[in-house]
Amino acid sequence: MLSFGSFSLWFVRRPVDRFSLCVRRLSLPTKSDANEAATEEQLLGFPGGSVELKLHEESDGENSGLALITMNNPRRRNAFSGAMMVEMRRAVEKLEVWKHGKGLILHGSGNTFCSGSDLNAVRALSTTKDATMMSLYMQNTLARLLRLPILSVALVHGKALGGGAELTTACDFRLMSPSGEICFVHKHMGLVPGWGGATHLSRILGPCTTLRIIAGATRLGPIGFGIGLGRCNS
Ligand SMILES: CCCC(=O)SCCNC(=O)CCNC(=O)[C@H](O)C(C)(C)COP(=O)(O)OP(=O)(O)OC[C@H]1O[C@@H](n2cnc3c(N)ncnc32)[C@H](O)[C@@H]1OP(=O)(O)O
Repeated sequence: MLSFGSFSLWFVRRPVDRFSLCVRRLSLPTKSDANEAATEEQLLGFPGGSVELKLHEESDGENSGLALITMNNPRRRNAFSGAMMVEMRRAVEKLEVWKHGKGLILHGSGNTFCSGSDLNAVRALSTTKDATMMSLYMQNTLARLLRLPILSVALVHGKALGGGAELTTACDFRLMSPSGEICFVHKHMGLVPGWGGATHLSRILGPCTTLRIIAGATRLGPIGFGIGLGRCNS
């Protein structure tokens, strides 16, 4: 595991649009809230693993203001179960209102960042309606992760595949260990990125490089990282 100390310098508070967050939280329940609740109920039918959020409060010393999200499903290489999707949303919601937040590190337990969506859940949610609801739910979560008023880093230790690759694009920075690899493997399954990763990647690398990487399911290891997606730390 890479040390957190060297990251702490990066975390300077970003201007916060807390007003819009408050407006959203004060508004009355809408039809889309009801849809979200139904989606979560359905996703919770696919248990396994966990997403753990640890907050270092201001009095915690040198890591204060730093949050750590651990994707934890090592038996399945940190594949995202439905329950983990809901837990990730809860973690993002907590970070949206965390007053002392400065920075966030997203990482996976064991030797994998994240192997994407749990393929058992993907198979079970394969009707157009179910797949759309799962994709929209995760698009919303990843967009909100990216918009957090704190700086975020994806620590890519091991593979980040499919939805895992998409998750790395929802952070402000990507830092890769020598074993790291990011690959949008979706095309092998006849899919396009469903969690918003193509949009986020295009923002980072531009549309042409993004198309090349996604259409080619290109493996991006530390050596090929010079394209501007992130940095490698040995
Ligand atoms: C919009 C979202 C789109 C998506 O994310 S679709 C998912 C895309 N991801 C993939 O296709 C990754 C599939 N997995 C792999 O390629 C490999 O398992 C991987 C991550 C390179 C690891 O390889 P190894 O270290 O050799 O481990 P392994 O293959 O023996 O796997 C260990 C156990 O983990 C399981 N696993 C890995 N990735 C999974 C996944 N995404 N969903 C569900 N189960 C998954 C795998 O089946 C195996 O289970 P078991 O031990 O045989 O019971």
